[in-house]
Amino acid sequence: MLAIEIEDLVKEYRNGVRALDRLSLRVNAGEIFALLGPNGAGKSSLIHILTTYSKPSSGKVTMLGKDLRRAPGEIRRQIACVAQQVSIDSHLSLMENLLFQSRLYKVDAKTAHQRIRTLIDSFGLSPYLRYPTASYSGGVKRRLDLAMNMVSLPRILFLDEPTVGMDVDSRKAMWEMLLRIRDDFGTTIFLTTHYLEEADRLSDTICIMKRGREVARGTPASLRRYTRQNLLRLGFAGAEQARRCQAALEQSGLATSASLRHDSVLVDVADGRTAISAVNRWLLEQRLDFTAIEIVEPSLEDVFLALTGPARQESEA
Ligand SMILES: Nc1ncnc2c1ncn2[C@@H]1O[C@H](COP(=O)(O)OP(=O)(O)OP(=O)(O)O)[C@@H](O)[C@H]1O
Repeated sequence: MLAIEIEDLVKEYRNGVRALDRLSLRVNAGEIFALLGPNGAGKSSLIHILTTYSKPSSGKVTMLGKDLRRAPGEIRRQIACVAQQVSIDSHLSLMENLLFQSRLYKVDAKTAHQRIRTLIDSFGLSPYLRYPTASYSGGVKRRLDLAMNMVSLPRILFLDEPTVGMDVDSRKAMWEMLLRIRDDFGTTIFLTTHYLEEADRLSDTICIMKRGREVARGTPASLRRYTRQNLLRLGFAGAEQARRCQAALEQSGLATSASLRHDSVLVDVADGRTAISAVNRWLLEQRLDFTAIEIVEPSLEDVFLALTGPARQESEA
């Protein structure tokens, strides 16, 4: 089942900037969907439309089976949006903040108390119950803010840069919370991020955007396969064997270049998949005693740069 379906979406601002350029996307129910893109790609413009904060210039958005233009109110009641700015009232306690939120969303008192208990337990917030919210660290405030957004049990949760500026521990705690929200509550999570590691660790689907358009979409693993794999690593028992291999490889014409890394040689080839068997054969012929031969998998960062970086922009121009 689809949680969000976007067809030919255009957002053109009054100044003539086309932030979304006939974008089409599908987000499955119950998945974590991460939107990646360089500054100005159109991520915030898209989130603003999906959270009913702004209207598209044209195109169609269906959320939870409803047309966004026709039923914005109904959709709004079933979604929540965690902004970068936390919405905690520091004059109220942790419990009061959660109860206040439940009244705002008209959750009946009995259900609210049960739900709040579950959220406090799930998100490890009970140690903080006894302390004033004003004393909380930035990370704990963000966790409480996220719990507050879950009080209404939204079917889709939007997060704009959920861990920006957080330290490593708080970021990991936030990731665990998001995974738990997906797994325990079945909520669809739609987030934007600049952190590739975050998208890699968390998402079921990643969409890379540039200039208002999708440039690639898929699972983190499938995106890694997107760039051609053209680097081989040859492992040796010691640095001396590796050095001998590097020198011989450079003479062989098999590789564009070969560089030494301790007891390994990194070999630049035209296409890793076809070169691996040729290099393997050559190593055996040369009687070079290697311990490993593998295609080096590109990181998500390599893929992101390959798809959105300056070299790509020049070639597009
Ligand atoms: N209210 C606005 N009026 C005019 N232009 C806008 C407005 N909001 C955004 N833009 C422009 O639309 C384009 C997309 O901006 P948007 O903020 O959606 O991108 P983004 O991917 O969220 O970028 P960032 O990562 O920097 O937040 C940019 O060129 C931006 O300058």
